[in-house]
Amino acid sequence: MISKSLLLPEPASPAHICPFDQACSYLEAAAKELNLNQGVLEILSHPRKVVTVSIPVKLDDGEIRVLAGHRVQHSDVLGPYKGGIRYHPAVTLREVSALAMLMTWKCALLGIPYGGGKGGIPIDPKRYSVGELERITRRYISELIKDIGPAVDIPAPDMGTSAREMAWMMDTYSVNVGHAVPGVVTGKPLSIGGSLGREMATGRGVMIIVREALAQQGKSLAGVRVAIQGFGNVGSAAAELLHQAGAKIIAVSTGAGGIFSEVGLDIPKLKVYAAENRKSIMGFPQSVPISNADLLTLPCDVLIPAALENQITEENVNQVQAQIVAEAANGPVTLEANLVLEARGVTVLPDILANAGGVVVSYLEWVQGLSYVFWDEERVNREMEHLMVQAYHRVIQQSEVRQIPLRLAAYTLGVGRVAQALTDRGLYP
Ligand SMILES: NC(=O)C1=CN([C@@H]2O[C@H](COP(=O)(O)OP(=O)(O)OC[C@H]3O[C@@H](n4cnc5c(N)ncnc54)[C@H](O)[C@@H]3O)[C@@H](O)[C@H]2O)C=CC1
Ligand SMILES: O=C(O)CCC(=O)C(=O)O
Repeated sequence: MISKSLLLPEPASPAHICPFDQACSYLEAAAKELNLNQGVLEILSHPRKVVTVSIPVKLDDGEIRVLAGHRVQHSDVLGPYKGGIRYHPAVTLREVSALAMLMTWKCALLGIPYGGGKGGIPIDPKRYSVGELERITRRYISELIKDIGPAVDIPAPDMGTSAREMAWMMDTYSVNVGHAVPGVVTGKPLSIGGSLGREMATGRGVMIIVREALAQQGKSLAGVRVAIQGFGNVGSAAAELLHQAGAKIIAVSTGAGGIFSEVGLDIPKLKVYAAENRKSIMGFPQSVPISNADLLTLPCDVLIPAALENQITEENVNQVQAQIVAEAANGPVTLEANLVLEARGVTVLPDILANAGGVVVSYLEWVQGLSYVFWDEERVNREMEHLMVQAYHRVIQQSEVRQIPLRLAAYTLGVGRVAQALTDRGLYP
C-alpha cells in the first residue's frame, strides 16, 4: 500500500470523494497491469513540488482580502511541468494535485515533451471585477516567479481562466525578469504569440475522439444525439463542432442549469445568445429548462461532461443512458461509476485522451513561439488532429492487446512512458 501523498492534507471527510485518492487508484491499477517496480510507483504517487502562496488583494471597495494560490508540479521527467490554472470556488490542494498528476499521464500519452502541473485559486471569478481579477492574477504569478518559466513550468487556461489571464501572467513574468517571455504561458492572445486554433482546441479534440469512437462502431456523427454538461470554453466548442458535423445537440448546461430541445439546439445562435446574456443560456428560444442532474441521465447516444469532476457517481450512474461517455472535463466520472459503465459495455473515452486537444495545441503554440514561425489555423488543426487520432489508435490497440478497458489502456500508456523515462534517467538520484 503506498502512502498516497506525504505532502497533502487529508481530505475534509471520509465521505468526500477525494480526487487525489482517485487519481492514485488509477495510477495503482496501471502500475499493477504493467507490473511496475514499487519504488517507481512510490515516486509517481507523489507530486514533485507543491506550492501554496498567499495572495493579498485590495478589492475595489478598499477591503483587503488574502487568497490562497496553489501550483502543484507533479512530474518533470519528460519535460517542463505543463497544465492549466483554475479559478473556481471548489479548488483545493488535493484537487489541484490530482489534476497535475492527470496532466503528466495526458502529455505522456499524447507523446508531447512535457511533465504535468496544475494551479488554482479558490475563488468564483464572477464575484470579482476585472480590475480585481487582474490584481489577483498578477500577484499570484509574482509569488510564483521562481517556480515557472518556459523551460520550467508553463501554465495555460483551465476553468475560470482564459487568454485574458494568460496575457496578464505573461506580462507579469516578463516585467519581473526584465524582458518579454511569451513562452512562459500558452493559450495567450494572438497579439503576444498565441496560436490560432487554441481557443477551440480542447472542444475540437473532443469532437475528433467521439468521431473516431463512433467510426469504430460503424457510425458517423450525423444525427447522433448528444448532451453536454458545461457550456464554457470546452463545452461550447465541442457543441459547435459536433453541430457542424451533423450531430444533434439536445441539451447543454452551465452552473446555473441547462436547456433541452428534442429537435436539437441551434448552437451557433446559442453561442451568440450566451455572449449577449453574460454567458447565460437560460431562456434560449425553442428550448425548455432542464437541471444538470437530469441532463446527465437523458436518453442520448453521447454524453459529454465538460464542467467539473465527480459528476457521474454511484448515485446516478445506473440512470445514465448514453452508449458513449466522453470525458471533456477532467475526472467527471468517479472510480466506482466508471466500473459500472465499463461493466455495462458503455464506451468511456477517458479524460487524458478525450480532452487532450487543448494541451496538444498548447504544445504547438510553444513550438511556434520557440521557432518564431507561426502557422495558419488549418495547419494547427491538422497537426493536432494527427496527434489525437494516433493517440486514440494507440489506446484502442493497447485495450485490445491487453484486454483492458480504455481508461486503463490510456493510463498504462501514459504511466508506462513516464516510468520508462524515470528509470532511464536514474530515478532522480
Ligand atoms: N480550457 C481547456 O483548454 C481545458 C479544459 N479542460 C477541462 O474542461 C472542463 C471545463 O473547462 P473550461 O471549459 O475551460 O471551463 P470554463 O470556465 O470555460 O467553463 C466551465 C463551464 O462549466 C459550467 N459549470 C461550472 N460549474 C458547474 C456545475 N456545478 N454544473 C454544471 N456546469 C458547471 C460553467 O457554467 C461553464 O459553462 C474542466 O474540467 C477543465 O479542467 C480540459 C482540458 C483543457
Ligand atoms: O493547455 C495546457 O497546457 C493544459 C490544459 C489543461 O489544463 C488540461 O488539459 O487539463
